[in-house]
Amino acid sequence: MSIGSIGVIGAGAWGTALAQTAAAGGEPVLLWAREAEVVAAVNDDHANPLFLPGVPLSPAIRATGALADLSACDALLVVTPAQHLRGVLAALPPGDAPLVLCAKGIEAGSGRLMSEIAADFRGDDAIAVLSGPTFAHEVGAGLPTAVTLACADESVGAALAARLARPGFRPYLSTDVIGAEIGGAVKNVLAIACGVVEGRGLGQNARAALISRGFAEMVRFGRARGARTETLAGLAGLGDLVLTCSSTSSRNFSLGLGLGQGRSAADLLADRRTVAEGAFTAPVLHEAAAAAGVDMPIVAGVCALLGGSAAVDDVVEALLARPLTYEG
Ligand SMILES: NC(=O)C1=CN([C@@H]2O[C@H](COP(=O)(O)OP(=O)(O)OC[C@H]3O[C@@H](n4cnc5c(N)ncnc54)[C@H](O)[C@@H]3O)[C@@H](O)[C@H]2O)C=CC1
Ligand SMILES: O=C(CO)COP(=O)(O)O
Repeated sequence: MSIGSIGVIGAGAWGTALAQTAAAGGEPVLLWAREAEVVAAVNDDHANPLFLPGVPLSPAIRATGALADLSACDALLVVTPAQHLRGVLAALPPGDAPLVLCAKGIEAGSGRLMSEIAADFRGDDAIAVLSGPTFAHEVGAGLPTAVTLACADESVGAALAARLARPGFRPYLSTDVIGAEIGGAVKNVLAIACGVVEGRGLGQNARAALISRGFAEMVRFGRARGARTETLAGLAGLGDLVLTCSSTSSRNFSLGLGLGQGRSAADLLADRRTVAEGAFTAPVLHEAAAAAGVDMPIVAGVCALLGGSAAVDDVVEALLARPLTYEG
């Protein structure tokens, strides 16, 4: 199987950076943007100042506002925020091009992972997940980046990896679709927690403890949903956790920073154009964990902070006062 033309659905920071990567060899890429001003800026100025400022885009990227235009593409990278995935897939004309799911989140209400939503529109062998430590502005600038590319069908996964790989963009293959997406969804919530630690001035020991114990929560939840530990310990889990738990370039970390400084979630989330997925994922992850009998105290703490039902110091005190136990 060989994949030529690529369509990208969603022209936020990440969709635009992925379009830029896919077009790096001069191959045409069609980018669907929801905003007419983004379509115009990409086509007229080869730029997306709204979502990925400062990155001159390849002229091989053409933008469209019509999802139907993507019908002829060999593969579609789906890069809308998680809560909009279902709506966008439902609006796509029917087809069998593989879907590469790039959003990091869990659907509110249904508790479904992205691949579980996509299963309503494609067979398992045409669903892939691309995830890992990937700040869009760094990928847009061509800085070295590695990702997990997971697909149950190894030949489809290999064809996608061959098409998307660049000297500075290195996909590692996996067949663990669920593991790749749980890593990305859970790390966003943990990045909020690490931002709180920073904002409240709790120190670097606390942040390292939170990354380790947060990773333990990710593994417990992932295994309950059928993920492999090795996937969660890889780029899509631990790799992305380390990235977003240590940088204000992360929107989720920055949201936590504000919470730690005493601002309310409502204030911090008001009028945002960009997405902090962890804020949507936290409550649904908390519910899903409870339903599966998985203990996720850090995730529960983030939920309480986002919902305004607890203060930072109370959440920290409660986490530290948990009964002493074995690490493993
Ligand atoms: N920005 C990054 O560095 C990375 C982002 N991601 C993930 O990619 C996904 C997209 O994030 P970004 O590109 O950063 O978004 P963004 O925050 O840059 O932009 C928001 C996006 O949401 C879209 N949007 C808003 N309302 C919508 C609706 N009703 N229907 C469809 N789309 C709508 C906008 O058109 C825009 O594309 C998220 O799940 C994020 O976690 C993954 C890796 C890196
Ligand atoms: O997922 C990301 C990097 O891998 C981007 O993180 P934020 O959404 O927190 O900015």
